Amino acid sequence: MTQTSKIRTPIVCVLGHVDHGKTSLLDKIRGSSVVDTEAGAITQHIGATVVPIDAITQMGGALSKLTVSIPGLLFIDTPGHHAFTTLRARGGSLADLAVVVVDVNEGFKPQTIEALQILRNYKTPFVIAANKVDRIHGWRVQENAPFATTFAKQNERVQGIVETKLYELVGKLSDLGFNSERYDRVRDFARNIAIVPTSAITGEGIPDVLMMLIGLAQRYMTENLAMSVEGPGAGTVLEVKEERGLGTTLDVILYDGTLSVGDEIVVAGHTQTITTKVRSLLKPRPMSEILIEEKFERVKSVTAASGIKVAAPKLEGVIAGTPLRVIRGENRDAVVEQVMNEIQDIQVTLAEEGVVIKADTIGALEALSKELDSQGIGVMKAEVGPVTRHDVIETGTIKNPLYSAIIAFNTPTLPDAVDALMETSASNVSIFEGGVIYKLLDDYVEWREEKKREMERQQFEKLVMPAKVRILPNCVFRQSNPAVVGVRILGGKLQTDVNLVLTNGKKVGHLKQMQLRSETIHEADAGKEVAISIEGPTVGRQINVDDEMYVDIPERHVKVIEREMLDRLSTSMQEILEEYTSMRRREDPFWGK
Ligand SMILES: Nc1nc2c(ncn2[C@@H]2O[C@H](COP(=O)(O)OP(=O)(O)OP(=O)(O)O)[C@@H](O)[C@H]2O)c(=O)[nH]1
Repeated sequence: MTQTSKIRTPIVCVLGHVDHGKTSLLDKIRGSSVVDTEAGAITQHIGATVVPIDAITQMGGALSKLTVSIPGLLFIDTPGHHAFTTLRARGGSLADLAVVVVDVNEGFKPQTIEALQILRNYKTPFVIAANKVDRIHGWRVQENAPFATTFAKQNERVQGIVETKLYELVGKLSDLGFNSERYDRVRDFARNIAIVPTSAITGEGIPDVLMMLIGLAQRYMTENLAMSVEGPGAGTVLEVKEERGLGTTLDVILYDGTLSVGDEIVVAGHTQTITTKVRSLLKPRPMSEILIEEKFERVKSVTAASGIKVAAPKLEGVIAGTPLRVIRGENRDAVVEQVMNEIQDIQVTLAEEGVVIKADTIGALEALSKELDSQGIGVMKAEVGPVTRHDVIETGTIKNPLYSAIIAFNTPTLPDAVDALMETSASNVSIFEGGVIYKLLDDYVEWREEKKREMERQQFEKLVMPAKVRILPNCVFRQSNPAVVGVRILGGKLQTDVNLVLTNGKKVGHLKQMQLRSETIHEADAGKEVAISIEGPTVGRQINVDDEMYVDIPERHVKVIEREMLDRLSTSMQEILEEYTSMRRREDPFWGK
């Protein structure tokens, strides 16, 4: 094998929109290289699969003439953003490279865009697999062939469709600020994202995806891949799992050094570090030994990069996404401190006003907060762990009702937190739960918009609306206490329980009741003729037949209406408001401004 011991296997994550083919692509990658044992069969790790370099170069994809110095590729078995962000290491993601799968027939979807944003944030190099090319009508399958081979065998029409679809992807990527090209046309991989047409079902294009990943790793990140095989092991906890007969175990991706049975290790809980001793290291049994009852094979020692299960005492309470470090010799204090720093160093900018966010891992919390930030939504509190009663009570104290929400990513709400929602102080709190960031954000934004509309509606209902009336002749039903007269509504919307003024601004009195054909009503539109009772004036003295009156709108109501609600007023109401404010502003030009 063309391997130098100084360079470790790059770690790769597969991301993309639901159903675009992430799992199938991983399955194909795992399946396609098992065949030839001489080439070095793939090995199944815990939570990961290693595809050795010789297996890849033999597939004949693009760049196969490249002199390769990396040992292979380690694929994280769980696809998706969540695994990617959980694998937090050294301030970034543990994944060195990523494949973004996009269904070429469907194009970009919200989770594709989210994946790209996350990769941009983490500065992770990636290739795009434009998947499901075999679904193009008329496609002729060449099982497991490199793209160039299979493309040459397609007819012109199919080739044309492939080109058009790729062109659409290039356009969309450009809108998002990425330069991209079909992989065989890329000259500078540092500037252009390579798009590889693939089929996760027929295996076409897969050799090229693998070669592109190797090319990227070799050219742009060999420095990051340098490691010391003999050094103390460093890894990230992918999952915390109960295993029968073993107790709590950790599935760990080891990215540096060596981890051995008997090693003293430091791992992390919510707030504190845990020091313990490795009791056993476990790998999956090879497929050929499937009949042996034990699920795992015990090993004495592993080197990076690999996926391994660690059994040790005191692992309850360890959280996924946190580091694992081996203590060796004098480095004890430094290592404990580093682990402590990593768990405390949560990269979330907190705002004075904002929502509360919770997630199951630090990486997920950071990814969620970055997405919120990019939409201008503040975060007041960010914590790893389930939604607790305390979270609910605290959210209940948030003054701005638009932020009285808890966004919980991949983490449950505890029963007493649900009970707390019933308490009066927390009755306005909403909890959004889910495992897809963009869906959570959509739900929250939709809720916030509805709440905003509701608040506006309530505010609107409290405002005094403009109206103008004229007292009709022969319709004075009562002179005073209260005066009852017939009026015609000349414009706007007349409501009860408002004050009236004459068109010269003089006060008239309080409109108490309104009737239309002997029926009591509370509002009436322009054009209607109604009887109204007014407390205060006497007909013949303060008011007379044919007098015109406005509803007296308080100055602060005018401010709100003019600034925020003008578009919700009918044309007739707007005209009357204009007349009314001009009357007021004749005396005071700044009235209501
Ligand atoms: N014809 C064709 N079908 C594909 C291809 N890739 C995936 N599929 C099919 O598309 C469906 C979804 O594929 P998955 O691999 O489960 O997609 P995923 O992205 O892992 O989906 P989630 O895990 O649900 O997010 C399955 O029915 C696959 O068989 C492809 O290249 N060609």
